[in-house]
Amino acid sequence: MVAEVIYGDQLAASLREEMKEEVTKLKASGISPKLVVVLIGDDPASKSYVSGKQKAADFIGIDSELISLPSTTEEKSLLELIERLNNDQSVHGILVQLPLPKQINEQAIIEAIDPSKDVDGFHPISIGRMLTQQETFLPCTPYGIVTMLQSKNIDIAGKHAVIVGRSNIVGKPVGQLLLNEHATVSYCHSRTKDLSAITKQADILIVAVGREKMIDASFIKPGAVVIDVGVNRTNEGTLTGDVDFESAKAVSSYITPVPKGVGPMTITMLMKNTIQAAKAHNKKK
Ligand SMILES: Nc1nc(=O)c2c([nH]1)NC[C@@H]1CN(c3ccc(C(=O)N[C@@H](CCC(=O)O)C(=O)O)cc3)C=[N+]21
Repeated sequence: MVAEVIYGDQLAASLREEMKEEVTKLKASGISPKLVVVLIGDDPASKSYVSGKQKAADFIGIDSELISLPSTTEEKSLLELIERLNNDQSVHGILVQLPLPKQINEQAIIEAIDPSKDVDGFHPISIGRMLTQQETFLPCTPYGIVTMLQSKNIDIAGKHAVIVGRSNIVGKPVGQLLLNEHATVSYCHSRTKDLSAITKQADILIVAVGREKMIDASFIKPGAVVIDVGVNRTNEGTLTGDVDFESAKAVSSYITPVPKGVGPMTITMLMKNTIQAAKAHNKKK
């Protein structure tokens, strides 16, 4: 079997077209969605993701403001900035680019963001709402992954989804979202014994570890769906995933590439959440 490639960039482009139309209508009714992105320091990878977000926002017609602060910024001043943005009625979404420099407690920052503006879906209230299936902002990467599966009409209910990786921003929540879609979910991580014995049981295999080519055909059941969330920068400066694409493609039924896979969908779902935030904000008034 040779897999069909799920191109996240193509799906992202069509969703962005739809969102552009929606934002045009919202603006005509007096709602102008606005996202503020806070970037601390000058890590080149973070800068590149942030510019991707700005580009998507510009295309859709979402106002996006970038606040860049030096890497020496203290936690207190960042908390003050968040407080100001929480109170600014023109701002619908707030995203603080992670990771943060070591003098700043990441969890304290995430918890300072008003849950009604938490378009990353990282606040404990957002996570709790997701867990209990209440309306909330879904974390962008997991949301993008589920949207990619649905775009290909891939059944999730009753399927065995195996997640490799247990980060708070990808591994854990993507398992939860798939559980909400009635998958049977297993989590694997660095302490897992006999990893390939478990990944080989996966109907849907999600890999979010951050280790280049750690998964090849020998970890995959023939016909499985393989979603690669890895974002690894090679020595040559190119971007590569956690999955050995050519090897895995030869045995799977669907596979996502890196780049042009999950990454562009993450950004797209951030835009979707920002529009959702703007609509909810206006209902409240
Ligand atoms: N608060 C916060 N929210 C995030 O959502 C967040 C974050 N911090 N910190 C970093 C990670 C990483 N991330 C990516 C988004 C898009 C691509 C993406 O679009 N990648 C392109 C290629 C881009 C390139 O070549 O640099 C692709 O895969 O085709 C990748 C990675 C969001 N993150």
